[in-house]
Amino acid sequence: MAAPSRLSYATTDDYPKLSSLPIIDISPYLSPGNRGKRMSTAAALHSACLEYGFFYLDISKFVDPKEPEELTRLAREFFALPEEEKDKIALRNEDGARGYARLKENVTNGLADNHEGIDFYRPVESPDKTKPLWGSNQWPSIPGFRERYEAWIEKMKQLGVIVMEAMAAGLGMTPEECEDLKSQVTDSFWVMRIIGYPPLPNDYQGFSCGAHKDYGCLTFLYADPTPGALEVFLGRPGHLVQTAPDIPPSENVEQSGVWIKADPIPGCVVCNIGEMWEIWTNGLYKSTLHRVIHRSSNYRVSIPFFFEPNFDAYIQPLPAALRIQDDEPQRPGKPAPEHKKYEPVVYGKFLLSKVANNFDTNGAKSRYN
Ligand SMILES: N=C(N)NCCCC[C@H](N)C(=O)O
Ligand SMILES: O=C(O)CCC(=O)C(=O)O
Ligand SMILES: [Fe+2]
Repeated sequence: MAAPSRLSYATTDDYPKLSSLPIIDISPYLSPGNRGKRMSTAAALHSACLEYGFFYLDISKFVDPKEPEELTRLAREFFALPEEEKDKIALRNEDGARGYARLKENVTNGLADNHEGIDFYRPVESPDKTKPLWGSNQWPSIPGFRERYEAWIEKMKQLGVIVMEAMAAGLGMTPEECEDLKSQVTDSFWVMRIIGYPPLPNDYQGFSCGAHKDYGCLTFLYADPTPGALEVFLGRPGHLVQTAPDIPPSENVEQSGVWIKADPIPGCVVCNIGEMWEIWTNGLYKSTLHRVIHRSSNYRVSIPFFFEPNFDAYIQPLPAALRIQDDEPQRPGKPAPEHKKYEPVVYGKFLLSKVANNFDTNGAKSRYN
Protein backbone atom coordinates (compact mmCIF):
# COMPACT_ATOMS: atom_id res chain seq x y z
CA MET A 1 0.00 0.00 0.00
CA ALA A 2 1.55 3.29 -1.10
CA ALA A 3 2.17 5.83 1.61
CA PRO A 4 -0.04 8.87 1.18
CA SER A 5 1.84 11.77 -0.35
CA ARG A 6 2.27 14.71 1.98
CA LEU A 7 3.70 16.96 -0.71
CA SER A 8 0.67 18.45 -2.37
CA TYR A 9 -2.17 20.09 -0.60
CA ALA A 10 -5.57 19.58 -2.09
CA THR A 11 -8.00 22.39 -2.58
CA THR A 12 -11.69 22.21 -3.35
CA ASP A 13 -10.65 22.69 -7.02
CA ASP A 14 -9.41 19.12 -6.93
CA TYR A 15 -12.89 18.03 -5.97
CA PRO A 16 -15.15 20.20 -8.11
CA LYS A 17 -18.13 17.96 -7.53
CA LEU A 18 -17.49 17.76 -3.86
CA SER A 19 -17.12 21.40 -2.92
CA SER A 20 -20.50 21.85 -1.28
CA LEU A 21 -23.08 19.57 0.24
CA PRO A 22 -26.39 18.79 -1.47
CA ILE A 23 -29.70 20.11 -0.10
CA ILE A 24 -32.52 17.59 0.11
CA ASP A 25 -36.14 18.56 0.59
CA ILE A 26 -37.84 15.98 2.78
CA SER A 27 -41.35 17.47 2.36
CA PRO A 28 -42.66 14.83 -0.11
CA TYR A 29 -42.28 12.30 2.71
CA LEU A 30 -44.26 14.40 5.18
CA SER A 31 -47.61 13.57 3.61
CA PRO A 32 -48.98 10.57 1.72
CA GLY A 33 -49.04 10.45 -2.06
CA ASN A 34 -46.53 12.47 -4.11
CA ARG A 35 -45.10 9.30 -5.62
CA GLY A 36 -42.96 11.05 -8.20
CA LYS A 37 -41.59 13.61 -5.80
CA ARG A 38 -40.90 10.90 -3.25
CA MET A 39 -38.87 8.99 -5.81
CA SER A 40 -36.69 12.02 -6.52
CA THR A 41 -36.14 12.67 -2.80
CA ALA A 42 -35.20 9.01 -2.32
CA ALA A 43 -32.84 9.11 -5.28
CA ALA A 44 -31.25 12.34 -4.02
CA LEU A 45 -30.71 10.75 -0.59
CA HIS A 46 -29.11 7.70 -2.18
CA SER A 47 -26.60 9.74 -4.17
CA ALA A 48 -25.89 12.07 -1.24
CA CYS A 49 -25.10 9.03 0.93
CA LEU A 50 -22.94 7.44 -1.79
CA GLU A 51 -20.95 10.59 -2.52
CA TYR A 52 -20.89 12.58 0.71
CA GLY A 53 -22.41 10.85 3.73
CA PHE A 54 -23.45 14.41 4.64
CA PHE A 55 -26.19 16.69 3.35
CA TYR A 56 -28.59 19.46 4.29
CA LEU A 57 -32.11 18.36 5.02
CA ASP A 58 -34.69 21.05 4.30
CA ILE A 59 -37.15 20.65 7.16
CA SER A 60 -38.81 24.06 6.80
CA LYS A 61 -42.19 22.38 6.20
CA PHE A 62 -41.72 20.24 9.30
CA VAL A 63 -40.54 22.67 12.00
CA ASP A 64 -41.15 26.29 12.74
CA PRO A 65 -37.72 28.00 12.73
CA LYS A 66 -38.64 29.74 15.99
CA GLU A 67 -38.52 26.38 17.81
CA PRO A 68 -34.79 25.71 17.47
CA GLU A 69 -34.02 29.41 17.97
CA GLU A 70 -35.73 29.17 21.34
CA LEU A 71 -33.67 26.05 22.11
CA THR A 72 -30.41 27.88 21.50
CA ARG A 73 -31.63 30.76 23.67
CA LEU A 74 -32.30 28.33 26.53
CA ALA A 75 -28.91 26.68 25.99
CA ARG A 76 -27.14 30.05 26.21
CA GLU A 77 -28.98 30.79 29.44
CA PHE A 78 -27.66 27.52 30.90
CA PHE A 79 -24.05 27.91 29.69
CA ALA A 80 -23.95 31.46 31.12
CA LEU A 81 -24.52 30.11 34.65
CA PRO A 82 -21.61 29.87 37.11
CA GLU A 83 -19.74 26.55 36.98
CA GLU A 84 -21.03 25.45 40.37
CA GLU A 85 -24.61 25.83 39.12
CA LYS A 86 -23.87 23.84 35.97
CA ASP A 87 -22.09 21.16 38.00
CA LYS A 88 -25.37 20.44 39.78
CA ILE A 89 -26.19 18.28 36.77
CA ALA A 90 -22.63 16.97 36.28
CA LEU A 91 -22.09 13.62 34.56
CA ARG A 92 -20.54 12.18 37.71
CA ASN A 93 -23.88 12.46 39.59
CA GLU A 94 -25.28 9.91 37.21
CA ASP A 95 -24.04 7.12 34.94
CA GLY A 96 -21.04 9.11 33.71
CA ALA A 97 -22.71 9.76 30.33
CA ARG A 98 -25.90 11.71 31.08
CA GLY A 99 -25.50 15.29 32.20
CA TYR A 100 -23.16 18.23 32.00
CA ALA A 101 -19.53 17.96 30.91
CA ARG A 102 -17.28 20.94 31.53
CA LEU A 103 -15.10 22.60 28.93
CA LYS A 104 -12.37 20.14 27.79
CA GLU A 105 -13.93 17.18 29.59
CA ASN A 106 -14.82 15.55 26.27
CA VAL A 107 -11.93 13.88 24.50
CA THR A 108 -11.55 13.03 20.82
CA ASN A 109 -8.49 11.26 19.37
CA GLY A 110 -6.68 11.74 22.68
CA LEU A 111 -7.11 15.52 22.74
CA ALA A 112 -9.48 17.51 24.95
CA ASP A 113 -12.24 19.19 22.96
CA ASN A 114 -12.75 22.92 23.53
CA HIS A 115 -16.47 22.62 24.26
CA GLU A 116 -18.87 22.09 27.13
CA GLY A 117 -22.21 20.36 26.83
CA ILE A 118 -25.14 18.45 28.23
CA ASP A 119 -25.82 14.91 26.99
CA PHE A 120 -29.21 13.20 27.09
CA TYR A 121 -30.08 9.64 26.12
CA ARG A 122 -33.32 7.77 25.66
CA PRO A 123 -34.71 7.21 29.18
CA VAL A 124 -34.55 3.59 30.40
CA GLU A 125 -37.19 1.67 32.34
CA SER A 126 -35.24 0.90 35.53
CA PRO A 127 -32.47 3.47 35.81
CA ASP A 128 -29.33 2.31 37.62
CA LYS A 129 -26.58 4.89 37.66
CA THR A 130 -23.94 2.30 38.52
CA LYS A 131 -24.47 0.78 35.05
CA PRO A 132 -22.85 2.61 32.12
CA LEU A 133 -25.44 4.65 30.16
CA TRP A 134 -28.24 3.33 32.36
CA GLY A 135 -28.88 6.32 34.61
CA SER A 136 -31.41 9.15 34.35
CA ASN A 137 -31.23 12.34 32.33
CA GLN A 138 -30.43 15.50 34.25
CA TRP A 139 -32.28 18.67 33.24
CA PRO A 140 -31.36 22.26 34.02
CA SER A 141 -33.94 23.94 36.26
CA ILE A 142 -34.45 26.81 33.77
CA PRO A 143 -38.21 27.37 33.21
CA GLY A 144 -39.46 25.82 29.98
CA PHE A 145 -36.12 24.12 29.25
CA ARG A 146 -37.21 20.53 29.61
CA GLU A 147 -40.61 21.01 27.92
CA ARG A 148 -39.12 22.70 24.86
CA TYR A 149 -36.35 20.16 24.45
CA GLU A 150 -38.69 17.22 24.97
CA ALA A 151 -40.89 18.58 22.19
CA TRP A 152 -37.78 18.79 19.95
CA ILE A 153 -36.82 15.20 20.79
CA GLU A 154 -40.28 14.01 19.70
CA LYS A 155 -39.97 15.93 16.44
CA MET A 156 -36.51 14.58 15.69
CA LYS A 157 -37.62 10.99 16.41
CA GLN A 158 -40.44 11.42 13.89
CA LEU A 159 -38.00 12.90 11.40
CA GLY A 160 -35.73 9.91 11.94
CA VAL A 161 -38.42 7.42 10.92
CA ILE A 162 -39.38 9.59 7.92
CA VAL A 163 -35.80 9.79 6.63
CA MET A 164 -35.28 6.05 7.20
CA GLU A 165 -38.31 5.37 5.02
CA ALA A 166 -36.98 7.61 2.27
CA MET A 167 -33.53 6.00 2.48
CA ALA A 168 -35.07 2.53 2.30
CA ALA A 169 -36.78 3.61 -0.93
CA GLY A 170 -33.48 5.04 -2.18
CA LEU A 171 -31.87 1.63 -1.70
CA GLY A 172 -34.71 -0.06 -3.61
CA MET A 173 -35.97 -2.05 -0.64
CA THR A 174 -39.10 -4.16 -0.88
CA PRO A 175 -41.94 -3.18 1.50
CA GLU A 176 -40.99 -6.13 3.76
CA GLU A 177 -37.34 -5.10 3.85
CA CYS A 178 -38.38 -1.54 4.65
CA GLU A 179 -40.51 -2.74 7.57
CA ASP A 180 -37.65 -4.89 8.81
CA LEU A 181 -35.26 -1.93 8.74
CA LYS A 182 -37.77 0.33 10.47
CA SER A 183 -38.28 -2.29 13.21
CA GLN A 184 -34.62 -1.78 14.14
CA VAL A 185 -35.21 1.89 14.96
CA THR A 186 -38.74 1.87 16.44
CA ASP A 187 -37.35 2.17 19.94
CA SER A 188 -34.41 4.38 18.99
CA PHE A 189 -31.73 4.68 21.67
CA TRP A 190 -31.42 8.33 20.68
CA VAL A 191 -28.86 10.81 22.02
CA MET A 192 -29.14 14.58 22.16
CA ARG A 193 -26.23 16.88 22.91
CA ILE A 194 -26.48 20.58 23.68
CA ILE A 195 -23.02 21.94 22.97
CA GLY A 196 -21.45 25.28 23.85
CA TYR A 197 -18.28 26.39 22.07
CA PRO A 198 -16.23 29.33 23.27
CA PRO A 199 -13.75 30.57 20.63
CA LEU A 200 -10.81 28.20 20.11
CA PRO A 201 -7.57 29.86 21.26
CA ASN A 202 -4.99 30.09 18.46
CA ASP A 203 -2.38 28.17 20.41
CA TYR A 204 -4.77 25.40 21.55
CA GLN A 205 -3.47 21.86 21.14
CA GLY A 206 -6.68 20.38 19.88
CA PHE A 207 -10.00 21.27 18.30
CA SER A 208 -13.41 22.58 19.25
CA CYS A 209 -14.39 19.00 18.49
CA GLY A 210 -11.83 16.64 16.96
CA ALA A 211 -12.35 14.60 13.78
CA HIS A 212 -14.74 11.71 14.24
CA LYS A 213 -17.53 9.70 12.68
CA ASP A 214 -20.89 9.57 14.38
CA TYR A 215 -21.66 6.19 15.85
CA GLY A 216 -25.18 5.33 14.89
CA CYS A 217 -27.72 5.95 12.25
CA LEU A 218 -28.70 9.57 11.43
CA THR A 219 -27.50 12.83 12.98
CA PHE A 220 -29.70 15.92 12.68
CA LEU A 221 -27.65 18.95 13.61
CA TYR A 222 -29.22 22.27 14.38
CA ALA A 223 -26.60 24.98 14.94
CA ASP A 224 -26.79 28.71 15.53
CA PRO A 225 -25.86 30.84 12.46
CA THR A 226 -22.11 31.03 13.26
CA PRO A 227 -20.23 30.34 10.01
CA GLY A 228 -16.96 28.48 9.57
CA ALA A 229 -17.21 26.07 12.50
CA LEU A 230 -18.29 22.61 11.33
CA GLU A 231 -16.05 20.98 8.73
CA VAL A 232 -16.66 17.83 6.74
CA PHE A 233 -13.90 15.64 5.28
CA LEU A 234 -14.58 14.84 1.64
CA GLY A 235 -12.41 12.33 -0.05
CA ARG A 236 -12.27 8.75 -1.04
CA PRO A 237 -9.68 6.04 -1.15
CA GLY A 238 -8.13 6.03 -4.60
CA HIS A 239 -8.32 9.79 -4.96
CA LEU A 240 -5.01 10.34 -3.28
CA VAL A 241 -4.08 14.00 -3.16
CA GLN A 242 -3.22 14.77 0.41
CA THR A 243 -3.37 13.13 3.78
CA ALA A 244 -5.37 15.27 6.15
CA PRO A 245 -2.91 16.25 8.88
CA ASP A 246 -5.19 15.54 11.80
CA ILE A 247 -7.52 12.71 10.87
CA PRO A 248 -7.23 9.65 13.09
CA PRO A 249 -4.47 7.39 11.70
CA SER A 250 -6.91 4.48 11.74
CA GLU A 251 -8.94 6.33 9.10
CA ASN A 252 -5.93 7.65 7.27
CA VAL A 253 -5.10 4.69 5.09
CA GLU A 254 -4.93 5.60 1.42
CA GLN A 255 -7.46 8.29 2.03
CA SER A 256 -7.16 11.86 1.01
CA GLY A 257 -9.39 14.79 0.53
CA VAL A 258 -10.33 18.21 1.71
CA TRP A 259 -12.09 19.70 4.68
CA ILE A 260 -15.04 21.76 3.56
CA LYS A 261 -17.16 24.05 5.71
CA ALA A 262 -20.74 23.04 6.40
CA ASP A 263 -22.22 26.38 7.41
CA PRO A 264 -25.83 26.46 8.59
CA ILE A 265 -28.56 27.09 6.02
CA PRO A 266 -31.84 28.57 7.29
CA GLY A 267 -34.67 26.03 7.35
CA CYS A 268 -32.25 23.10 7.18
CA VAL A 269 -30.53 20.76 9.56
CA VAL A 270 -27.19 19.24 8.64
CA CYS A 271 -27.68 15.51 8.39
CA ASN A 272 -25.03 12.82 8.33
CA ILE A 273 -25.01 9.06 8.48
CA GLY A 274 -23.33 7.18 11.29
CA GLU A 275 -21.32 3.99 11.36
CA MET A 276 -24.39 1.74 11.51
CA TRP A 277 -25.26 2.81 7.97
CA GLU A 278 -21.80 1.75 6.89
CA ILE A 279 -22.53 -1.73 8.22
CA TRP A 280 -26.12 -1.86 6.89
CA THR A 281 -24.87 -1.00 3.40
CA ASN A 282 -21.72 -3.13 3.64
CA GLY A 283 -19.61 -0.05 2.99
CA LEU A 284 -21.64 1.27 0.06
CA TYR A 285 -22.40 4.34 2.18
CA LYS A 286 -19.51 5.69 4.21
CA SER A 287 -19.88 7.53 7.44
CA THR A 288 -17.97 10.77 6.97
CA LEU A 289 -15.37 12.32 9.27
CA HIS A 290 -16.17 15.78 10.58
CA ARG A 291 -14.74 18.21 13.12
CA VAL A 292 -15.41 21.64 14.59
CA ILE A 293 -12.92 24.53 14.53
CA HIS A 294 -14.66 27.58 15.90
CA ARG A 295 -12.33 30.59 15.94
CA SER A 296 -14.67 33.55 15.60
CA SER A 297 -15.30 35.71 18.63
CA ASN A 298 -18.82 34.62 19.60
CA TYR A 299 -19.99 31.74 21.77
CA ARG A 300 -21.39 29.07 19.41
CA VAL A 301 -24.25 26.72 20.31
CA SER A 302 -25.14 23.54 18.44
CA ILE A 303 -27.71 20.86 19.14
CA PRO A 304 -27.01 17.52 17.46
CA PHE A 305 -29.75 14.91 17.71
CA PHE A 306 -28.56 11.38 17.07
CA PHE A 307 -31.36 9.16 15.79
CA GLU A 308 -30.00 5.72 16.55
CA PRO A 309 -31.03 2.07 16.27
CA ASN A 310 -32.70 0.29 19.20
CA PHE A 311 -30.22 -0.61 21.93
CA ASP A 312 -30.60 -4.32 21.13
CA ALA A 313 -30.67 -3.94 17.34
CA TYR A 314 -28.51 -6.49 15.52
CA ILE A 315 -26.95 -4.52 12.69
CA GLN A 316 -25.77 -6.45 9.64
CA PRO A 317 -25.47 -5.83 5.88
CA LEU A 318 -28.91 -5.43 4.30
CA PRO A 319 -29.93 -7.58 1.31
CA ALA A 320 -30.87 -4.45 -0.69
CA ALA A 321 -27.35 -3.02 -0.33
CA LEU A 322 -25.76 -6.35 -1.26
CA ARG A 323 -27.93 -6.47 -4.39
CA ILE A 324 -26.63 -3.05 -5.45
CA GLN A 325 -23.05 -4.15 -4.85
CA ASP A 326 -23.67 -7.29 -6.93
CA ASP A 327 -24.97 -5.15 -9.78
CA GLU A 328 -21.94 -2.87 -9.82
CA PRO A 329 -20.49 -2.92 -13.32
CA GLN A 330 -17.39 -5.06 -13.62
CA ARG A 331 -14.36 -3.42 -15.14
CA PRO A 332 -11.25 -5.23 -16.26
CA GLY A 333 -8.84 -5.48 -13.36
CA LYS A 334 -11.49 -4.59 -10.82
CA PRO A 335 -11.88 -7.34 -8.27
CA ALA A 336 -15.30 -8.95 -7.84
CA PRO A 337 -17.27 -7.42 -4.96
CA GLU A 338 -16.64 -9.08 -1.63
CA HIS A 339 -19.65 -9.54 0.53
CA LYS A 340 -19.97 -9.50 4.29
CA LYS A 341 -16.95 -7.26 4.65
CA TYR A 342 -18.61 -5.61 7.60
CA GLU A 343 -19.04 -7.65 10.76
CA PRO A 344 -22.44 -7.41 12.44
CA VAL A 345 -22.68 -5.56 15.75
CA VAL A 346 -25.26 -5.12 18.47
CA TYR A 347 -25.76 -1.35 18.48
CA GLY A 348 -25.82 -0.94 22.28
CA LYS A 349 -22.54 -2.82 22.72
CA PHE A 350 -20.90 -0.73 20.03
CA LEU A 351 -22.18 2.45 21.68
CA LEU A 352 -20.83 1.43 25.10
CA SER A 353 -17.34 0.95 23.68
CA LYS A 354 -17.47 4.40 22.03
CA VAL A 355 -18.79 6.24 25.08
CA ALA A 356 -16.08 4.69 27.25
CA ASN A 357 -13.49 6.47 25.08
CA ASN A 358 -15.17 9.85 25.25
CA PHE A 359 -13.82 10.99 28.59
CA ASP A 360 -10.68 8.94 28.78
CA THR A 361 -7.51 10.44 27.35
CA ASN A 362 -5.51 7.23 27.73
CA GLY A 363 -8.23 5.07 26.26
CA ALA A 364 -8.59 7.33 23.27
CA LYS A 365 -4.84 7.50 22.73
CA SER A 366 -4.50 3.73 22.85
CA ARG A 367 -6.58 3.48 19.68
CA TYR A 368 -3.63 4.93 17.79
CA ASN A 369 -0.95 2.58 18.96
N1 LIG B 1 -22.71 10.59 19.99
C1 LIG B 1 -21.78 11.13 19.24
N2 LIG B 1 -21.70 10.85 17.96
N3 LIG B 1 -20.91 11.97 19.76
C2 LIG B 1 -19.79 12.45 19.06
C3 LIG B 1 -18.86 13.13 20.02
C4 LIG B 1 -17.56 13.60 19.46
C5 LIG B 1 -16.56 12.52 19.23
C6 LIG B 1 -16.20 11.73 20.42
N4 LIG B 1 -15.51 12.51 21.41
C7 LIG B 1 -15.32 10.56 20.02
O1 LIG B 1 -14.14 10.53 20.32
O2 LIG B 1 -15.86 9.64 19.40
O1 LIG C 1 -21.23 21.12 16.75
C1 LIG C 1 -21.18 20.62 15.65
O2 LIG C 1 -21.32 21.30 14.61
C2 LIG C 1 -20.93 19.13 15.45
C3 LIG C 1 -20.89 18.31 16.72
C4 LIG C 1 -20.63 16.86 16.45
O3 LIG C 1 -20.13 16.50 15.43
C5 LIG C 1 -21.00 15.82 17.45
O4 LIG C 1 -21.33 16.15 18.59
O5 LIG C 1 -20.99 14.64 17.10
FE1 LIG D 1 -20.37 14.34 15.16
